[in-house]
Amino acid sequence: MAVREAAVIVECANKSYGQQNVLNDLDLTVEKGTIYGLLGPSGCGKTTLLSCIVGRRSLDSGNVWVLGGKPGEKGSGVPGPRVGYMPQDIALVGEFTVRDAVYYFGRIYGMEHKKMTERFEFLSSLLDLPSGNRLIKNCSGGQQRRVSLAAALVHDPELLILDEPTVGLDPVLREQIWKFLTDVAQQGTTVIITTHYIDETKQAHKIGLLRDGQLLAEDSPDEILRKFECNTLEEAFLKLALAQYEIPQRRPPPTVSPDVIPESRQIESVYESRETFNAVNGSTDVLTKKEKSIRSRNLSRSRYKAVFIKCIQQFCRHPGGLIFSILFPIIEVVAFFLAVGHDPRDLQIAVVNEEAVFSPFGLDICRRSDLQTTKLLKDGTCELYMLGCWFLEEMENKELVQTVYNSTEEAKSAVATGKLYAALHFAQNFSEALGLRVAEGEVADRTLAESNIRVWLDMTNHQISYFIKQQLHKAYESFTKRVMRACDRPENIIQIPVNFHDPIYGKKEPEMVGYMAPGILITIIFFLPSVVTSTLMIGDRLEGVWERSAVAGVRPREMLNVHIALQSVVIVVQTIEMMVLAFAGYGIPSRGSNITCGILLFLQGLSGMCYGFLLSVYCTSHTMAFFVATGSFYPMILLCGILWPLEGMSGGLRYFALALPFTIPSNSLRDMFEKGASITDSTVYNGFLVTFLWIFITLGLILLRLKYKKT
Ligand SMILES: Nc1ncnc2c1ncn2[C@@H]1O[C@H](COP(=O)(O)OP(=O)(O)OP(=O)(O)O)[C@@H](O)[C@H]1O
Repeated sequence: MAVREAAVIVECANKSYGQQNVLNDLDLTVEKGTIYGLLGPSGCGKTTLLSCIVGRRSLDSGNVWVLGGKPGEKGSGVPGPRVGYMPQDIALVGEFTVRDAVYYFGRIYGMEHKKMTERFEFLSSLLDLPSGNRLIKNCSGGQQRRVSLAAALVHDPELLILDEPTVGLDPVLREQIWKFLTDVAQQGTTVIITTHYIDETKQAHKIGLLRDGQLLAEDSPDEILRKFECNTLEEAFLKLALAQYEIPQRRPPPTVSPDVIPESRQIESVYESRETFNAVNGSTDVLTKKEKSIRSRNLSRSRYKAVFIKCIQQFCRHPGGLIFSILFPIIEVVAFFLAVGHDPRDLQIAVVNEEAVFSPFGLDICRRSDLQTTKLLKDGTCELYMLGCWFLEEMENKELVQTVYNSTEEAKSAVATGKLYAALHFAQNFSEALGLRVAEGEVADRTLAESNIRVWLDMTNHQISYFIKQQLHKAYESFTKRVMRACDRPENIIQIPVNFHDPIYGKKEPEMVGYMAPGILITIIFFLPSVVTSTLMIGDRLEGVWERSAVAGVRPREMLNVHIALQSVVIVVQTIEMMVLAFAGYGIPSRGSNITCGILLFLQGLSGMCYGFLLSVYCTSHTMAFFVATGSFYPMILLCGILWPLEGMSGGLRYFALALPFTIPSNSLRDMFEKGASITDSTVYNGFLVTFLWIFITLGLILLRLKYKKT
């Protein structure tokens, strides 16, 4: 018997998922230039076997040889252009048009545009494809399946692996596809096809009946029918299934020759050997080392081009993604500057002014223009009257608005019921007692008590109550200065003896917004790319696009590089948008170099993108990525120091907070904004170092994962 070449040999293959044994000492041989129909019930391991053949999964034990090499080995061409793979899922980008989907794979295989167009026209008419401009997501299930098949056929590969290509197609089209497969097999292409329509495999040269991870039979359809004395393959399959455990298991020793079918499994071939189609499709065996290297470089360039065009198409045809990437930074920065960090305004305070109530004009006395609150006497003393009115004036200048109450009980009850934030009380003798207290120093307890302004606060609202306290202190300061001036005394005499000079950095009256802005800008630029990246990548993976591209030969590194390049452009746009808004729109100071600030923001965006990539390779679903993202972003924001200073955290936690991606960089950016610090200052270069460290660590973890886990 003649020794014939084999396209695929699987030997003693074992594969389990946890406790589940999916392939069980499986042997399979596919001759070059034949159609092999792989049959079996759902879940019997067909897809698993195919993914081991195309090099996307590895066996636990056993051997696979494909087109003379081991899948995944350097130079084997598998995964790569020698194989055309149609997975069970559609595995095409929804934003592709029908033409884009086919061209994407054509580009990956390095096909010229003219050749791709010819093939597309041919496959369009063969498979009755929808219009080339229709988006995949708008095609019906059957149409998507046909486009998916066209994408596997575009480069006329040596080996076609088709996982249920005819599901959901009408009988005429199924017949047409089988006729096409028979034709290409005649020209030398090897086809492995799985199907649930057992009957259609009559047209295959050989069929393998797979059940419980074992091949129950592997022969030509006619031979199977003859051996089992059945009229239909379905009948034969049933007989075999029933007899499965009664047939003694065949176990030949492992072969070491990948190109030759073991003698025991040779069958007569009815076809001539395969003709090569062109340089892309042919084997690389005849090429010199230099030619191989040039070819490999050209192919890599085509793959970059294909992935680049795919990402652009995906991005441009995804309005949500565009809005998220370009408009969200603007919306978030504007929302922050409009809403956060500004002083509260028009805070209502309950005021009980007994001094005014018992005056001849009642509460109206404070509004009288002829009210004389101070009177400088000849002996140099100063008479004080209705000073509460002055205090209230100063208080209103500080955004605290008085609401008049008649008694302290009523005022306190208004605070207790949440109507107002604070209650304030002036005693009937307030001015007189204050005068005595200032003039004599030592006064009776009663006088001392009457000279006090009594305040009751609702301290549950931390920001508001501290703001009111601060404003009352300021009102007191300006009130006493005014009184002292009116009494011809030095205005600072009754101030607290602490003098605040002009600050070394920052404004005398800084707003919280200036402190928070650097941290907020960094969190936004970190957060957006990480969400976009993880969503796109997980989407690609779940839809099978990543997997399918990998079988076509695209390396994870190539996907990563293209994504980094494209996201970098988006991050540059986001950085510019945010800086223009912060500096020009909202007057955030920029005392340091704008370029250094921009570079730090850009690098933070890159770090966020790498973080998103990390989520996408370690999380198996959008939901899991969402949980991890939310679970990690909150601590990062809470601990980065923009909400509460690190000095308020315990020692261990503080060190942990410092190691987070935007704690130190936020300080660096603030120092550049407010103090004009430069890259030579440790506060700034530390921010850059932390950012680089995060980028390298996340990239390392990504590459590690991609290296050791293919799917
Ligand atoms: N990644 C995985 N992790 C765990 N179990 C898996 C995994 N992939 C497949 N399996 C299990 O392995 C078995 C074989 O799956 P496989 O997809 O290979 O079957 P199949 O023959 O292709 O089925 P179908 O005809 O329904 O597509 C199934 O029971 C499936 O649940």
